[in-house]
Amino acid sequence: MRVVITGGGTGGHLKVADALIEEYHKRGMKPIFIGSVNGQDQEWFKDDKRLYKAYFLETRGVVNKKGFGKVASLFQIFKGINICFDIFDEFDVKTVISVGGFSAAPATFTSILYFGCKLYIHEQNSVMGTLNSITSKFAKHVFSSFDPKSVVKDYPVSNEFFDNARIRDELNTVIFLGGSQGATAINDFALKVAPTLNRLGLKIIHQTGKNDYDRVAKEYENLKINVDVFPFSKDISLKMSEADFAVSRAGASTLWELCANSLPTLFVPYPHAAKDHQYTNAKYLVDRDLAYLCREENLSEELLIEILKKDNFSISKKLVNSINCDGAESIVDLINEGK
Ligand SMILES: CC(=O)N[C@H]1[C@@H](OP(=O)(O)OP(=O)(O)OC[C@H]2O[C@@H](n3ccc(=O)[nH]c3=O)[C@H](O)[C@@H]2O)O[C@H](CO)[C@@H](O)[C@@H]1O
Repeated sequence: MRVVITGGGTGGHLKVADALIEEYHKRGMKPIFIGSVNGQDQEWFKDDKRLYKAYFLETRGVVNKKGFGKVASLFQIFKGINICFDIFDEFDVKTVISVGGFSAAPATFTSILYFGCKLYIHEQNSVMGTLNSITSKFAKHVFSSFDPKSVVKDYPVSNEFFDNARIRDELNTVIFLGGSQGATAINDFALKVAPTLNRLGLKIIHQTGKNDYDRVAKEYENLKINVDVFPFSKDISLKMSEADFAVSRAGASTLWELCANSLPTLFVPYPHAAKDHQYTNAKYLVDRDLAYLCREENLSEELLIEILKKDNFSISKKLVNSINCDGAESIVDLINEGK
């Protein structure tokens, strides 16, 4: 009997899948991963030894497509469901955990149609994604850190973010984070404020995303500012822990990792996220005095400097209690007990 973990597309979904795979690995269990050939799924899990098997199906997003594109994407989901039925038969799959995103569609629908199979969903964001809104009625549990009714509220954040956490009592380093794909608006803002931060003696760490790396690195060279600039890092928890303040997109995994790390943050939500969920993700923390929030069109150097002068020590201390480190463990406990 095998557990299937499905979903992906971008780092936010995949990081949750990774935390759950790691939890099963600790228990000596090897789940099956079902993702997509599109998006970042293969980069994350293609040769992962913690998995019994990994399948990458021809799935793509449906929601942002029109006309023929939509029909073609739906057709691929139907083909994927057929493949999943065979996988479920072969490995006696009774449990599916969906972390959402377009990659999750075939295995999630199969879990609903397949006799005796239980579906669990982890919804990362404060507003439910389209696939999860359709399938959540069939789920035994929907785990969400933003929903007070969720049976597990702690986001499944990797232990390294807790291990490298520290209370920030002085300001030496600012980190700019754009989420798994990077964010041009944050890159441009970092370049704009870099001369001032440099003059104030502050060190800069900057994750640009793959596509914008060359441009940003060259701009820093032109500015003659020595910055730790990189496209993507597997050791992002170490980079976070070096910093005393973050300016970041408000993707859910990054947001809870920053909380786990006790790092005070100014969130700049991605304005085109579905149903503006990055704004509401960050607002959840702002309403609890745990973070700052600014729309990208209102960002200014004055605002950042004003925020850097605030009592961020208190925020860092309060963040310690914003999340516990056993999110993945609690989810897997509950699933293993069949609850
Ligand atoms: C544009 C968009 O719609 N983005 C969505 C996507 O964001 P995105 O994929 O950017 O997701 P998140 O910011 O939630 O997570 C990014 C993950 O990549 C990791 N990382 C990032 C940079 C790096 O150098 N190294 C590294 O390991 C982070 O630690 C984090 O775990 O999924 C999230 C979770 O559903 C959503 O909340 C976001 O709104």
